Amino acid sequence: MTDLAELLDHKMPLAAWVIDVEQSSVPCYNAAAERLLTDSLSDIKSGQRAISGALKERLSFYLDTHEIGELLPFKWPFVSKEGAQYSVTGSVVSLGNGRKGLSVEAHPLVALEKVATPLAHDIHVGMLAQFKTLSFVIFSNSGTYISASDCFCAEFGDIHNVRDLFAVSGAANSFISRLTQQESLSQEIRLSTKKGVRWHKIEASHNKETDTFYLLTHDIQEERDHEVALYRLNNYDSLTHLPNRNLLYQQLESALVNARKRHRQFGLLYLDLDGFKVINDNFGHRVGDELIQRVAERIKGSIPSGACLYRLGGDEFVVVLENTSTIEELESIAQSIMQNASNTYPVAKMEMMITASIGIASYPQHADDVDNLLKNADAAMYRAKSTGHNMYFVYENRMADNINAHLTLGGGLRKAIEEEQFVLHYQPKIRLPDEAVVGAEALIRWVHPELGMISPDQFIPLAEESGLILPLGEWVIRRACRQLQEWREAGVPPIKLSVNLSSRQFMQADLVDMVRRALEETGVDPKNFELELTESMLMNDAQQSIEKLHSFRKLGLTLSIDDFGTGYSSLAYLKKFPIQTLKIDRSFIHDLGLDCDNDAIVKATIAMANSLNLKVIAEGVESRSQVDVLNGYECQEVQGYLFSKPLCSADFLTYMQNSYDTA
Ligand SMILES: Nc1nc2c(ncn2[C@@H]2O[C@@H]3COP(=O)(O)O[C@H]4[C@@H](O)[C@H](n5cnc6c(=O)[nH]c(N)nc65)O[C@@H]4COP(=O)(O)O[C@H]3[C@H]2O)c(=O)[nH]1
Repeated sequence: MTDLAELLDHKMPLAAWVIDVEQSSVPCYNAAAERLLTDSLSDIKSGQRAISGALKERLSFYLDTHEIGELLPFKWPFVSKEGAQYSVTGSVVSLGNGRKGLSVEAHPLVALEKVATPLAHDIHVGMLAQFKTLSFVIFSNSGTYISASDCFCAEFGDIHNVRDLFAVSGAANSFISRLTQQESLSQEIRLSTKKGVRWHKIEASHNKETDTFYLLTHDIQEERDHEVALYRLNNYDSLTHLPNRNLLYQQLESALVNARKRHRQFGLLYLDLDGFKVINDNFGHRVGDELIQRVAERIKGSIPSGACLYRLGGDEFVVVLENTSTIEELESIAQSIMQNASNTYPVAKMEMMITASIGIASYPQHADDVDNLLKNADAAMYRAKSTGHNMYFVYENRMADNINAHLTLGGGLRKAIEEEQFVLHYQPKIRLPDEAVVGAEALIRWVHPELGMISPDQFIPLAEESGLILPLGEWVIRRACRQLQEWREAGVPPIKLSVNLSSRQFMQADLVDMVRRALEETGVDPKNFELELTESMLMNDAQQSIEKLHSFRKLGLTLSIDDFGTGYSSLAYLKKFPIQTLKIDRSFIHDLGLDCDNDAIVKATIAMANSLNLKVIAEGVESRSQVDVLNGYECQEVQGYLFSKPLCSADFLTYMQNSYDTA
């Protein structure tokens, strides 16, 4: 058997055979073809492979109309007995003595199949050259070109030395030296073709007698491109092009192995953007997507070069820091991310702002496996989010309990809204100096079937994040209006009832209409209804806020700024907003009268608010001495445990009735 025959036999990936149409025989075929031919293309007749009469008739037509060397103008599909798919090509060849035959090749459609069984037929170089789509080259032991198939020349051009084939010269040398030591070699490698550098599968064999090399090449660039595309699809986020959760797990697993082996630490930051859902809901997904891209770039620019940023989906990101050893380093990176991320983003012709909440966990202090590290960093992030956004927290054990509670509450919140598991409690507002009850604040509570009464601090942030605050907020407004109606029907003198709005609710497009409908349906006089907003809500988009506040004012209700002193605290700026009341945050009231800075702040705030014609109410009043100080500063109203905790509807009615009796 010649080396070429052996090469064709063992290494040629294609099934190839020649048909002598006139004789109805298949005089030449390789092992791969033999397996296919057994199925259907031909039968053994008198020890010879033969084609059927019908096939002979069809092929004769093509032989008559095509010249030697011409490829048939079509390919035909072929499925083997095992279900392997092939695309079959044919070209007209000379069988000598002026006779024409067909050279046929079956190209596997899925993957290159290794030929297993050896072939007993001799195949000659001249015959091999007939296979029009077979790319092969023969070269000497020094690498000098000897001969090649047409297909090879068409693909690679003039090659004088086999080394010219290889895209990387080092790869050529190592390939040749390996081939001289081994008899045959199979490798996937990049070759320089006329179309540029492309991935190929090469099969080579070394004839030790003649010291020549045979090389079959098969272009697998398309398969490689598909593999790469598939890899990117599975492992990268298409919006930000950042690696995704799959790669995160892979890196964390390998970081863990390295850290264990070298007794090192590594850390991760779990980031979640604050209020991103609000932006998505209000400005649409296109704006949301653009913002996510800008934020991802910003975060990437804020982390050290060895760190890696992943997008988990939505507005969640993770940074893995393998070369960071201390918690302090992790904290300083979290700080720099927060600082950079919170600068404005020019998105869709707007200046957008967004902040991030970050949780930090480190191996081995906080967990010694990937799942728990991620879970604990997430718990710390949740803590940052529920504490007040734009913060970072380092994981502590007790956070795990909180996150469990968070998940349980989250799952139940939707159901709770459907089943109306909520009640409003009412905390009286007291006028100074006569201490008459002039109003109340409605405060929501969740009466959980298993956990009992849950305070709003525990579920309002969750409702905000999930968007459930919209139906919940509407329920509060409607319930508060109905309550005012019930008190009126019970003969209680009119008081002003206020409800809290959340920032997401404030951005709700039809909020003004919803409030108007609730007031109309219950017949509540708008002047007895008040909305409590926070400064940060108004500052998010000042112009839009001003318009919305004016719409509320047109309805006739009053507007109050809650938690005053904890946000921007710019009275001059607040003048732009049509508000009537300022509520001083209870953190300023707590140590009032104890001769601290807060006294001066509260006094100045009340004086300035009075000069701007704004009513001032102090919340969190717990002692008589605080009332005395506030009275001295001419504060108009107070609210706090000194007078009453928030009460259920029935208790509030009794409280009111008692207050009239004692007046
Ligand atoms: N230490 C102390 N605390 C006092 C005193 N007087 C009143 N408080 C508490 O201070 C909170 C006042 O409400 P807030 O600042 O608007 O803060 C509220 C408000 O931001 C939010 N919230 C409550 N109900 C609603 C609601 O219906 N919608 C929205 N969006 N948020 C609500 O939850 C927060 C917490 O509400 P609560 O737990 O009911 O807590 C209430 C009240 O119980 C006092 O003398 N000392």
